[in-house]
Amino acid sequence: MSKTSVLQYLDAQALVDAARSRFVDVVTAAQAERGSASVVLTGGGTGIALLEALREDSGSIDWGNVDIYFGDERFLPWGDPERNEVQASEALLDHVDVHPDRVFRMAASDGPHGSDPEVAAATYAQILHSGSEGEPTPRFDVHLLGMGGEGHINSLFPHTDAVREQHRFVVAVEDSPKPPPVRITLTLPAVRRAQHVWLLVSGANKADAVAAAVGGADSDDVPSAGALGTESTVWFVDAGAASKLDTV
Ligand SMILES: O=C1O[C@H](COP(=O)(O)O)[C@@H](O)[C@H](O)[C@H]1O
Repeated sequence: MSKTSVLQYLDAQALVDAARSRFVDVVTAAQAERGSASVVLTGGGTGIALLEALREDSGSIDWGNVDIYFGDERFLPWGDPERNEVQASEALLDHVDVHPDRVFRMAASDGPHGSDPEVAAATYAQILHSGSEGEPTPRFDVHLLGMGGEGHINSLFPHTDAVREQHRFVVAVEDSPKPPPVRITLTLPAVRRAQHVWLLVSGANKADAVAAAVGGADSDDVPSAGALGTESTVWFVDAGAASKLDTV
C-alpha cells in the first residue's frame, strides 16, 4: 500500500538539499538493481533548484543510464527560455553525462510535428509507450513535481479536462490559466504509475493548497491531491508551505 509522508524543512535550501540526497539514493538503488533508472523532471522554481543542486553531486549517479522524461512542457519554440527542458538542461542536463537518446523531451511548437499540441501530446504518449515493454508508460522510479499556489502540478490545473483525464497519459492544454497558454502534460494516470511521487513545494503562498491536498481534497479542486506514487508519495515542504498544515 502506498504511503504518504510530509517532510518539513526550515527553508527552500534545506528542502532541496534533502531531496537531492534522497534522489541520489533512489536512482543509485534502481541502477544497482536493474542497471538503469527512470525519472520524470518538473519545471518550476523548486524543481529546477533541485536539478541545480544535483549538478554538484560528485559522480554517484551514472547519468548515462538514466531515462529522463518531463512531466510537462510549455509548447513554445525550441530554445525558448520558458521551456522546462531548456531550464532543466541549463540547470543539470548540460553538465552531466546523460545519454542524449535517453533524454525524452516533449516537442516544441516549431518542431517536426508542427504547431499542433494534440499531435505533440500523442507523440509523447507513443514515446512513453515504446520504452515500456508493452506497458503504456515506464514504471518511473521517481516523478518530481512542483506545485502552483492553486494546487496545479505538471500542467494540470483545477477544474479542467486535463486534470479529469482518466484514460490518456499525455494530453494537450490549450488554455492554461498560467502563461504560456499552450502546454503538453502528463496526466494523473501517468503520474500514478511512478513508484515514488515527490512534491517539492516552498513558499507561504502555497500553504493553503498543501494543507488541502494533504487533507484529502478532490483532485478536481486541488490537482496535487491526486498525485500518488505506487509505493510512496512524499511532500517536501519548507516552513512557509507547511504553515497551514494541521499540527495536532
Ligand atoms: O508552470 C509550471 O508551474 C509549476 C509550478 O511552478 P513553481 O515555480 O510555482 O514551483 C511547475 O511544476 C510546472 O512544471 C510548470 O510548467
